[in-house]
Amino acid sequence: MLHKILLVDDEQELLSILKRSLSRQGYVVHTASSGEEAWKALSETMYDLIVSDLAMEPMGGLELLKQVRTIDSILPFIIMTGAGSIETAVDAIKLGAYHYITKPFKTQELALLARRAIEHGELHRKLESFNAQEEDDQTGAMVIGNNAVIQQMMNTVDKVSGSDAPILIQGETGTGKSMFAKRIHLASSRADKPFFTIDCGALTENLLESELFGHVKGAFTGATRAKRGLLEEAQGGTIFLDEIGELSPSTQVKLLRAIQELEIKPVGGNTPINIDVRFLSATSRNLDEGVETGEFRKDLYYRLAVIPLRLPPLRERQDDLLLFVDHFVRKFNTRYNKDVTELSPSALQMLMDSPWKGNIRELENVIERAVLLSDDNIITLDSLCTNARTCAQNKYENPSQPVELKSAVEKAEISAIRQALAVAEGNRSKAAKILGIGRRTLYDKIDTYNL
Ligand SMILES: Nc1ncnc2c1ncn2[C@@H]1O[C@H](COP(=O)(O)OP(=O)(O)OP(=O)(O)O)[C@@H](O)[C@H]1O
Repeated sequence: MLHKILLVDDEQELLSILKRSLSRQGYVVHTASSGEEAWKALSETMYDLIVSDLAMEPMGGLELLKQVRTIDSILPFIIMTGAGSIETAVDAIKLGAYHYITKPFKTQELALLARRAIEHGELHRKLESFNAQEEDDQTGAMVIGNNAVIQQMMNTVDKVSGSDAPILIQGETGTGKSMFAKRIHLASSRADKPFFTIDCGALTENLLESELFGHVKGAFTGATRAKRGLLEEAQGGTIFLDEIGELSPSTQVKLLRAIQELEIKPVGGNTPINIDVRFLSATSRNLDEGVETGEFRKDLYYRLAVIPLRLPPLRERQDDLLLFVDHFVRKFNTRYNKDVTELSPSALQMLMDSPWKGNIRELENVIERAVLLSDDNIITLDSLCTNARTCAQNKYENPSQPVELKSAVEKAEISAIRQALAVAEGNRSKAAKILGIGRRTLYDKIDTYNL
């Protein structure tokens, strides 16, 4: 099968050169000279790869990537960037780009990257059906962790599992809000009924309302058939409203009515429909601020946040970091048929020191890449740093730099204890055995280091 590549750049000359070179490699290459043109092409053809320039007007590469991700979470995307825009390229990776390539580059470089990206995409697609199954298992295999805040949140969730109390989950992007929402649903009495997610930030106001409330035939141009809304489809189950902070004022009013009266009216219709759903919602924005500035209705906020939860960023749950690393290594070992069993000390240190601005999602991506790239079943600093993230490699590779002995020892002890606890799945007696110290000593150290 011939693979199809969509090349997007506003520099015609570069487009022709790249088209020629990639066509010679046996690809079917289409070109677009703007983000808009690319978006249109995507509605007509299924591509195996998009290679797009970053800086284009009015729709740039990042914008295009975001749009693409609303319709396809796998389609590999390579960003071409000028030397000055590395930061934005890093953002692109966080948004799900496969890689970036800095201009000027050799056409062979792009060809190599394109081949890898397409293989990567194909592998992901093959695993799609397996993933759909795994998605359910994933929540089962969710890392709960030992972190005190998380433990407390789990207690709260269990306490209200029998009620339909709406829960609002706040937290930075990638902290696991969607996963947590699914976990809440599975722990509730509605577990065997549908669970639907709707991303309030990804749809226009009209589309979102039609998705939520449904529409009658002829409600708007293109509404050739009546359609049931998700709130009706989810009867008996749970609806998860992701990025709730993005709701427009008018949709806020309609949603408030739906929650208060448990009744909806499809767009363009007059007949109310009774609904029986539990509302879970999440936001990565500071919703309190939105309420203060009047952007978000206070009454809706209180309706949604009967139980407010805040998922801590990964940097505030360092005690769970190794559990996540272990979990993702296993996950990607299975997915890619690898057998990674070790982390080099410098890789471990780097993982511990990283700020993880993209939280668990970023860590998952980093580990996925590292597992894929690992040789000899060990994750080295190298395999972590091939990622486009800023990786101050020297810091870890240069052990001769003077360090304060006491803090170095403490750091080493802390990471050894964390690793042992992770391996022992939180069982302290087992961890003490692994470390070769007494249980009492381990307890004392856990206390001293506040682990
Ligand atoms: N507790 C967890 N255990 C295992 N994996 C997790 C956990 N939390 C999150 N993940 C993984 O991290 C990734 C991001 O999680 P999720 O989509 O739930 O975050 P989010 O906070 O909803 O992100 P966003 O704000 O961008 O919507 C997912 O791929 C998920 O599999």
